[in-house]
Amino acid sequence: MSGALLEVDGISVSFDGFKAINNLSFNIDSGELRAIIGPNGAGKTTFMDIITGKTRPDSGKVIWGEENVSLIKKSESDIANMGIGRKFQKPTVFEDQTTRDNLTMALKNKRKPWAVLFYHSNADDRAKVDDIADEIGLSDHLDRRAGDLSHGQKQWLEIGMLLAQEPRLLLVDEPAAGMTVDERNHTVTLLRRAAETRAVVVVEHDMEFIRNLDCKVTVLHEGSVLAEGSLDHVTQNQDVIDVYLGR
Ligand SMILES: Nc1ncnc2c1ncn2[C@@H]1O[C@H](COP(=O)(O)OP(=O)(O)OP(=O)(O)O)[C@@H](O)[C@H]1O
Repeated sequence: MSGALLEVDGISVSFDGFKAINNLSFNIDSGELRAIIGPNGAGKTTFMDIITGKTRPDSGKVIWGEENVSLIKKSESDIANMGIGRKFQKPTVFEDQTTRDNLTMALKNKRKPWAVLFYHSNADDRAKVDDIADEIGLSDHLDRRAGDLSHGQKQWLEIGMLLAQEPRLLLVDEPAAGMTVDERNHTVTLLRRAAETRAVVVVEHDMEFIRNLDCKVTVLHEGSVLAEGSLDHVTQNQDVIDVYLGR
């Protein structure tokens, strides 16, 4: 038995003979906020693809939850249903729907097509949508068309749509990209708040953003963990310095 929410143990995956992930091990606890950094091609995206079932590793284990369920043979939708949500870099909200409708449609248990088709929101769901809107800072934008929101607001809305699914682990890919400084600061607050009740893993290149997240950092390089610890700890590590300077 392990105390971790997610345990990745010795995974490897090759593409045409190139080892994108090389004997990688990684644990995350319930309610932990973690940043993953690493140079281009370090394997960050592939790592998330493996956790979410998009890519199958050639070897190694991915173990989930208190029941220690293996995720290796699970489909992407099974893994999502088991409580792992993923936010891709580009926001994919329903532009013609309002913020409220986007959040309402995303609520847990509304996923089956017929449930959405015959769905009439009840007071309970409306309260949930209000809570999420408050959490992501869009309470004043609930009746706006999602397509009219700023880039940052769309990103928050999509995070809100993932929160509506009540994940136990949220994977977030480069949230700061394309955001203004104010939007980035709000995103930091939002992710830190989200991590109070679930685990959140953030892949990001922006070091100022990572510093503000103020959490444990895992540095990936050539598909393995190069260093782990506070941002100050890893940025003082000589191996990390060499990799970032391209030595
Ligand atoms: N489907 C694939 N086929 C072939 N090679 C791939 C595939 N997916 C990833 N790779 C290679 O695996 C390596 C790791 O890629 P990955 O996208 O995981 O890195 P990353 O750390 O996310 O990089 P970035 O910061 O640039 O997004 C890269 O060299 C990439 O070219």
